Amino acid sequence: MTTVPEDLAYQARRIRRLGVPPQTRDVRIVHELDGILDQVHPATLLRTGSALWEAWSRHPEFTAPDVLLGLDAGGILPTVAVALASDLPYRLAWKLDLDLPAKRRFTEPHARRTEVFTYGDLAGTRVLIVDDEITTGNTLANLVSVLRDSAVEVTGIACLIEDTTGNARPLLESLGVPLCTLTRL
Ligand SMILES: O=P(O)(O)OC[C@H]1O[C@H](OP(=O)(O)OP(=O)(O)O)[C@H](O)[C@@H]1O
Repeated sequence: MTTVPEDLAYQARRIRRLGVPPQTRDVRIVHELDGILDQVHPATLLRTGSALWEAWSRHPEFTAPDVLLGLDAGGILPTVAVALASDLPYRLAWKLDLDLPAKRRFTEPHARRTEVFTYGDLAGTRVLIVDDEITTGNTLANLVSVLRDSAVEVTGIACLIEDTTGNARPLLESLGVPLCTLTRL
């Protein structure tokens, strides 16, 4: 049977093989990229949640969270899967500024990721952030900042895929936030 990280790595390699530059304006291809990750089987997703929770539990800087916080949209399913594995409650953080002109979305793919907000009051709780993929780390660094301003303790970030070309790890280390990922590209 394919192990969970191999399965994820396979999906990631398929995306890479498509070789779509970030500045592409071909909406059809971008939709194809989104579709590949949507095709992950539910059973794989559940095993992935278990693997990610196990990885975080074994992390040298592990702290038990009170609640999981998943980032929309790609982080929602992994968050539910980790919640099932850990028996922890979860909340979701939503990205704002999704209405940039189409041209900017393709030429500046990260431009809309500067603002996030969360539903519910998490003040005084220990939170583990869960997301599907991390590249530059800017999205989650902003989220960490918003949470800290609201007196939330961020215990760490658990993420399925880390694109190491984006240098997210040093950024998050500089903020003192442990990063736990299953697969690196
Ligand atoms: O590390 P960064 O460079 O900040 O990028 C990481 C973010 O990019 C993806 O979200 P995206 O908005 O592309 O897609 P999604 O809405 O489908 O999750 C991913 O889910 C992360 O939240």
